[in-house]
Amino acid sequence: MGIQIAPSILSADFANLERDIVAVSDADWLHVDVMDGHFVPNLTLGLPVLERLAEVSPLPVDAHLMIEDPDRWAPRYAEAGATSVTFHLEAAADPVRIARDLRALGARSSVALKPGTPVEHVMDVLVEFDMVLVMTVEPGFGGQAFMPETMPKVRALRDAARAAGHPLRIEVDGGIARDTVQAVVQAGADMLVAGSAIYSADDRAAAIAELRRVAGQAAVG
Ligand SMILES: O=C(CO)[C@H](O)[C@H](O)COP(=O)(O)O
Repeated sequence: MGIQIAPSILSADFANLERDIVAVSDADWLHVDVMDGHFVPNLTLGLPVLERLAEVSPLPVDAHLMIEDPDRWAPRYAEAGATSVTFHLEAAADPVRIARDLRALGARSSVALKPGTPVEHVMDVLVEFDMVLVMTVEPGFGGQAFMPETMPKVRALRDAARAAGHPLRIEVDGGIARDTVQAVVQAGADMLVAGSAIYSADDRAAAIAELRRVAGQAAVG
């Protein structure tokens, strides 16, 4: 499994979302941050917007749900067109049930952990998930500083997935840029979400290519 890049549209121009989605079509996934103003202190978009974004996006959509009650809402995002649905463990009543519901709908199941949430909570049920997102900032806002203290969680997940022979994707999100890619890739991450590092660049395709280049070097180095 190669390293994949997922631009986060949190840093895009919300008045020009289609334009800014097409501008990152060299990437692998489109990362869509859904925030409800309760689970996190910020509010972005919901089901009707995600449905249209999935229709116009040339890339598959990973919906990152920073919302309460994912037991109820996560399957709805799969039905709305998200190829992958990432919900937060901290908000879920029955994470395994959610994962099974998502897979039954043909979506990829993915669970996210805030920086302070121990990875042990998902170790026994790792095979239920196609991906684990290790948040490398507190969820809620783009442009925050990367938290290197989250890297042991990435390493532990990669070791556990290898030991189980499970082709788990490990995603990192928050402060991912040219200067942090090496640390996350060497720890075992293979899905890199980047918002400001891509959208603050004049040439988004070049920014994506540069992240790929640095990630590729870190993977072999
Ligand atoms: O989930 C998120 C915030 O909760 C964003 O995806 C993340 O912060 C990306 O922004 P940046 O790359 O600018 O740090």
